[in-house]
Amino acid sequence: MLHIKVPQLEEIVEGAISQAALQGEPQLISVVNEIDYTSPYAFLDRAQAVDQHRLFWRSAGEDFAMVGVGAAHRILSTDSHRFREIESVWNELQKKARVYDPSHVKGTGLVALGGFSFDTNQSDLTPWESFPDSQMTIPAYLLTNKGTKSYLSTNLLIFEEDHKQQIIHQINEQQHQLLHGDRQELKLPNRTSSMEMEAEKWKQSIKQATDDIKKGKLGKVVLARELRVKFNAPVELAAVVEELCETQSNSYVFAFENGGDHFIGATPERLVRVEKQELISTCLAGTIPRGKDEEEDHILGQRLLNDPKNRQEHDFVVQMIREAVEACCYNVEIPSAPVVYPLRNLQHLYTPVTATLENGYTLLDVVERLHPTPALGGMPQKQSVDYIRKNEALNRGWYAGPIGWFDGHNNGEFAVAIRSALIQGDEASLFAGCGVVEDSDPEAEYEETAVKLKPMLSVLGGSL
Ligand SMILES: C=C(O[C@H]1C=CC=C(C(=O)O)[C@@H]1O)C(=O)O
Ligand SMILES: [Mg+2]
Repeated sequence: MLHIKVPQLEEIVEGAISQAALQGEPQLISVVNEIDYTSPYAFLDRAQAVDQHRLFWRSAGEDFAMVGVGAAHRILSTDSHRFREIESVWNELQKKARVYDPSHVKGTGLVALGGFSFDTNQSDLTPWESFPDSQMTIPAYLLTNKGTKSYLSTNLLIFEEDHKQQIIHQINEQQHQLLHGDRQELKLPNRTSSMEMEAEKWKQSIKQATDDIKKGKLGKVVLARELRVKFNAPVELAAVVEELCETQSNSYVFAFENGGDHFIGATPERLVRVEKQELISTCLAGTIPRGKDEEEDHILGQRLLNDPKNRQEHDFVVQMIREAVEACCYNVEIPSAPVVYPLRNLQHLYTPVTATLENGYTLLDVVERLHPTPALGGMPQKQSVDYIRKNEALNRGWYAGPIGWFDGHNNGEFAVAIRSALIQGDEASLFAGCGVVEDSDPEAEYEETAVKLKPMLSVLGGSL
């Protein structure tokens, strides 16, 4: 049951229409209600009948999920200072918005969800035409689940010429569809074919990168490859998202629907989380598969911890994140050595970073400073991004870019969009990259990327 009091909503809408007339500009309103526990997958599925712009986020290591539907407002930027531009539009919107949020739970009310491309400088957009350079959406409807509690935020832009009754009617209809609409049984897709994009050429590019690193051109570079697959029918978003959440518990699960395309994934790599002024970032780089049992798992984990090549990959990340965080935080704490972080198909080297953000800095300031870390770009940052632009065969689009959310109470979190796929109807492109350092072996890096493709492949028709 939705505990919304219709007269209250009527009053809010009526007030906003008068304000819009008085101030000569539309008014953004946000109303939050606690509702009965609602499955995020059911909500995501039912949302298809309401709007073709759906957003999904499930945190790693925390019982927290959000599902956004439609757009009360979209903040876009193609500027080279895109993070700052988005922040300033967000601040303006917030100042003027009227928020009715008795819950004050993080991720409720006015919340922006979305992402940024890896590189603003990509000239060819294919196949990312539906995903702008930077896009943060304030959804029209937002389900926020924290533990066993659910909240529904309704956000809308009210114009002077709007009719109160029409708006109330539309909200009631759409909320009913989202919370109680009919559903069909969800089906995972059946894959009919898969094609590796230029595997041999990719291995040669890894060899070339190790030569360039030995010549001192750069210290590390992350190079990615693509796998294209086809299905016998269009992919059902909610089915894939539910399966990813169930199979990848240590990862952030995300989905962004734009213009009929879906960018979806399960990434273990947090970029940065801020709650109030407390910051957490993550250094995650260096990879080995899982063992077939606990004993082999442990042996492989120890091998990873003691492997100089993987430690070097990892240390570049720690060094860069340390410098970036120290420049805008105090109380910076970073353990001196990594530990093993297990996922379903592989294990990573992991070093957590905690700190307190100096006053005056925001989550997006930190995202701007960190992106891309050497786990996605390389070292030095600029040279490695140039190197990727010149030498990688694919367009990264949102792959390896920052994706996440922020709310009006200085809470928010960004992860990096790896272990991901761009789904376009009955086709998809899957992406996986690896950190190349001096001692990288092309065959081993190829195998590593094959394991990194597994989480997405297994929900998109099963392992190869
Ligand atoms: C770039 C990816 O992984 C990065 C994150 C963790 C470990 C990595 C590695 O060991 O190479 C990569 O730097 C990817 O999965 O596409
Ligand atoms: Mg690696």
